[in-house]
Amino acid sequence: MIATPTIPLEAATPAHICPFDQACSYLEAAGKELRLDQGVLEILSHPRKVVTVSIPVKLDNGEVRVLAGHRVQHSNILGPYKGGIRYHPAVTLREVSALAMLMTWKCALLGIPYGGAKGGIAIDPQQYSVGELERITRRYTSELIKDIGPSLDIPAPDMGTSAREMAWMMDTYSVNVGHAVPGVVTGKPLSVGGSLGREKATGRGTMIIVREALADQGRTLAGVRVVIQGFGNVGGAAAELLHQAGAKVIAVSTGTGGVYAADGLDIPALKAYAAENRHHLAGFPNATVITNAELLTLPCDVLIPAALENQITEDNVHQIQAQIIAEAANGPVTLEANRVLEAQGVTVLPDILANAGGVVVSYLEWVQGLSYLFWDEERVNREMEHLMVQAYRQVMQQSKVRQVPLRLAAYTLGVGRVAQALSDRGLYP
Ligand SMILES: NC(=O)C1=CN([C@@H]2O[C@H](COP(=O)(O)OP(=O)(O)OC[C@H]3O[C@@H](n4cnc5c(N)ncnc54)[C@H](O)[C@@H]3O)[C@@H](O)[C@H]2O)C=CC1
Ligand SMILES: O=C(O)CCC(=O)C(=O)O
Repeated sequence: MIATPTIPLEAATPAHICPFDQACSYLEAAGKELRLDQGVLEILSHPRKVVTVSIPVKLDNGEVRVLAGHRVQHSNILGPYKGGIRYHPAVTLREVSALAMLMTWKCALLGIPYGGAKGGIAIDPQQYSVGELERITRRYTSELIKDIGPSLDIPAPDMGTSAREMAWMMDTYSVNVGHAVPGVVTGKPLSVGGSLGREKATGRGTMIIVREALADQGRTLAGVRVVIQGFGNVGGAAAELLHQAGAKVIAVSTGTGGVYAADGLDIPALKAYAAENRHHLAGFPNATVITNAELLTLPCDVLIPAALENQITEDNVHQIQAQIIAEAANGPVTLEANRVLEAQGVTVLPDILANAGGVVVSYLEWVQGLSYLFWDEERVNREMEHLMVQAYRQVMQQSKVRQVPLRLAAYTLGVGRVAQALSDRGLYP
């Protein structure tokens, strides 16, 4: 049993669905399967560094508010810490710690030379003006100035942040150190050294993994019924690319609910509608309004949760009708629900594989920046696809050889590589 982690359990997080406890349970299962030394597991179950900073911000109405900003650096055994920055009201230190740990295994699984980190601020970005968000982001970056850097810790977008916030972070960091440092963040706008293909990379990666899983079942994307929860950076791109590839995207949702059409939604038109209606999908022509709870239990071939953690739980898992679940979000299926799905033979494509396209193109962006040589989008997509398909095949092979479900197969690969590096570096006797 792994020792109780040092991150305090916030009252708001019920222990049985605490993302950090769940992440530690998966680590423990991988350690058991790999027969890892207890000391190694003990090291890997603790984040290397946890930073919480106060972010004072003057709102447009003159009120001063002090926000808490977290950055958790889980591991830098394989390279610089890497992972997104989340702005969402449900952000907690334990959530960020779990997401940081997932980043470590994800980067190791994909074979990219990074460790894992994640950051977050518990705010609803919709409730702040652009000016307020800029002040919050700049102050957060200044407070982290000694903890981030292009060879130390490289943030990227996650829920509630985008290329815009990355440009502010890059600028604040650069002004503080006295020269332009594009490599301090990825997911930047093209104008400051971003990469073609990064914006849709996570959704594209999910589409590739779904395509490969279907191919293994002798099927193609054509006509496959897909349901997607979340219509933001990841869910929106996945919907668009799957629609383009001939899949029938029958339902999608945002935080305020979703829409359903049995014959498939016109995704480009829905994207335009969502942009015009502040992400409310209700009222989209020729579609039925559904709740997020209803969306998850629709009959479909592929379900893609692309929003928050803990969406498929012991409460709704028995109603899930999808044959394949591709975790575009991080941690959308709870530990208990995962057990049920595995027992029922549902193919669960785990987050550290299914949503890795984003960090892969972040890596390609970082490499292009460091070499001062930028590629066309076709090359970026090709390199990403190569790494995604390679990781997919390794996971399938590991699953077959070890006779374990896909999640445990992915974890054994990711955790095993980090443990090996830990030993080779002599960090553990
Ligand atoms: N942006 C990236 O490159 C990557 C993101 N991810 C993961 O993908 C997930 C989504 O991230 P993004 O698309 O970047 O965020 P986003 O902020 O661009 O979009 C989030 C979407 O989820 C919806 N949403 C929020 N709360 C919801 C709820 N309670 N029920 C249903 N929908 C809800 C929002 O309305 C929005 O459509 C997160 O779990 C994130 O960690 C994973 C890898 C990379
Ligand atoms: O692109 C990145 O560096 C990180 C993306 C991320 O936060 C994630 O994969 O969960």
